[in-house]
Amino acid sequence: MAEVILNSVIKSFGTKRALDDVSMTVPDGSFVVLLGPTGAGKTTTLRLIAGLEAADQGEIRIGGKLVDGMTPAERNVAMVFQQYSLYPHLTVRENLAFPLKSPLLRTPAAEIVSKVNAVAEMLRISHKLDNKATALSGGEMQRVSIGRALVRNPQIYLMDEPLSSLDAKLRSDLRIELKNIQANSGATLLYVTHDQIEAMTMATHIGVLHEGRLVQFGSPRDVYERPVSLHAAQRLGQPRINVLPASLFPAAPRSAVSMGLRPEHIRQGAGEESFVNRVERLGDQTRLHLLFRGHPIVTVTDPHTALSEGDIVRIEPVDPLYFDADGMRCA
Ligand SMILES: Nc1ncnc2c1ncn2[C@@H]1O[C@H](COP(=O)(O)OP(=O)(O)OP(=O)(O)O)[C@@H](O)[C@H]1O
Repeated sequence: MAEVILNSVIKSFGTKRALDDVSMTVPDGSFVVLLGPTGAGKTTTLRLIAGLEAADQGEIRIGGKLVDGMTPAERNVAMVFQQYSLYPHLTVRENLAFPLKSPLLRTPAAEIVSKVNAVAEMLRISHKLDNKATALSGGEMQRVSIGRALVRNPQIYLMDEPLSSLDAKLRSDLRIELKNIQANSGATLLYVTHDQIEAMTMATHIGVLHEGRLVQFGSPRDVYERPVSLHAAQRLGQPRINVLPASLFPAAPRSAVSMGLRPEHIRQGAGEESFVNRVERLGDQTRLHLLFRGHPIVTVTDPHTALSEGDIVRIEPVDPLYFDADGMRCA
């Protein structure tokens, strides 16, 4: 497995700068999740590392080696796309075995059989091994795509929203499987998602991209608790962080223009009066949708709360985050 280093990487498409001076070290054996809104440059980052695009400027190193000019095969990376990419005329077994049959690898036949079986079992597609790829559901095809990356032993795995087409149950199972695979094999994994539960549960590090720039790189906890900007703060947390004028509650620092209050940073029962707009019972938690001086606020409360729509509840902020006029955190 290997470390990946991007050093001042720039990539434009026509006049559009997709990556703007990105430097990042993906440590050996880490699980790095890239977060960012659509168009932030996440997929471009993966494609540059894979060798499917060339950088305009800057360096990319995999395992210490400069990879400029190397083909995707020479880089020995396995990429899983959001959209499954299988050979339709081959069976599931043949699709899974395909990467191992590369003349470069010279994998013994018995090893191919055992690897294919092990991966099929893990992804729960053993019963479909003899089906043609076209005779599978979307979720099954995506599992085969993931399987094709897992049978190999690449230097790094690059995955672009690999679970987004799966149903919720399978997604949560595979989240755990992928995390286990990474933890047990010591694989280096770079993973793009819009799903913050995936980001929080799987990542050892999160990279936040915004308009082609890497604005923060740190542990999930770091990014959640100490976001560098309002933008980074909004990438994590469900319900989302409440963004309010800084002056709404007392004690804001001078430079602060807005305050960010995560749902758990609102203490109930003390402070200012707020109106309960809606009580949303989700089973394991109950969300309160409040209206405070004309501003909507979402917080979480006791699942069995007696509060109901139209009630008044007192709230006060605990450890709010403050941001300046440029959206950078100032306290
Ligand atoms: N082949 C291309 N030709 C032209 N523009 C491109 C190409 N690939 C990417 N771009 C542009 O580069 C920018 C970054 O795109 P990229 O796909 O990396 O974003 P992303 O963060 O992965 O977004 P999404 O979450 O929608 O996948 C976007 O403005 C996109 O339109």
